[in-house]
Amino acid sequence: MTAVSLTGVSKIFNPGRPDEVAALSGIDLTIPAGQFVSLIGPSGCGKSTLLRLIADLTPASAGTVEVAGKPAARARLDQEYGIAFQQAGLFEWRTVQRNVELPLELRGASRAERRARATEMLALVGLADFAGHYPAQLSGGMQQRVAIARALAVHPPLLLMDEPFGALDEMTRERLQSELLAICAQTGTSTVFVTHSISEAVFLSDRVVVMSPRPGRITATIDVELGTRDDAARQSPAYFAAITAVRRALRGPGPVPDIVEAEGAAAVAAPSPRTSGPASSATAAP
Ligand SMILES: Nc1ncnc2c1ncn2[C@@H]1O[C@H](COP(=O)(O)OP(=O)(O)OP(=O)(O)O)[C@@H](O)[C@H]1O
Repeated sequence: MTAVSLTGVSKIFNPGRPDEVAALSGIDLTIPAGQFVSLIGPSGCGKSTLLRLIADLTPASAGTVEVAGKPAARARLDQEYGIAFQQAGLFEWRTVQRNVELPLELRGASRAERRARATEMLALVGLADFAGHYPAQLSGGMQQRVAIARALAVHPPLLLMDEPFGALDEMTRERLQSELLAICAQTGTSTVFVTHSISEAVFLSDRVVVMSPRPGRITATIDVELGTRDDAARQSPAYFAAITAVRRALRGPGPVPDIVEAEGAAAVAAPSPRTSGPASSATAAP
């Protein structure tokens, strides 16, 4: 089963106008069900645009976008995915519980079903005791967990996340990364995750997709094999080798993009560019 399939996808904003922007070009990407894939690339390379195309929030200029084997527009109507952005985007006047219930309301679920599902999701993200709180009473990390619970409330097979932990401190971010992996493993959810952080991409992903500066193209895909993704994995040679592989793929032949470098990664002996190490196998696009 394929979670996401993009074929020959391009995106041009404002075509034919003086402010025309070629954001994406020739994107081919297939994500099998259950995979965790990160998109990484320099600022403005089209990562968010790619996510929005998958979510059918903006149309492709060329090519096809399928989610769960359906055209993206059909998949959106069928709520085949949940989405979480950098800002949690919670409704301040709704309790945590009622924020999580929202997508179920939109789906016309009964009150009892909404309540049961929201309770289940809040337990999953460790916020069962905060169901009656309002967003302003929660920390940033807790708000982001509510957003994840809301995104998962309809049990979507796919989760789309755009820098969801970007505004959080490092400790909270690492904790939520581990929680997210546990949730995805428990629910079998496929994930497409946009990030600027090489270390975050490597820790979370089965596959890191590296993009070129605008118009964004896929220049390399790096398979990451870390085994159990726990604290020890963050110290493993495999982790650092994968970080090095991603960083080298990002640098490519051009100037170094503004990407968050992983702490300590620079100290690791680097394998030759875009080669397979014990932790990763990198495939450079033609
Ligand atoms: N609605 C829009 N109208 C016109 N241009 C747009 C629109 N949305 C995005 N763009 C342009 O498309 C390009 C890609 O933007 P996008 O936000 O996808 O990049 P990104 O890789 O997510 O950037 P960042 O890492 O800085 O968040 C940029 O040049 C941006 O200015």
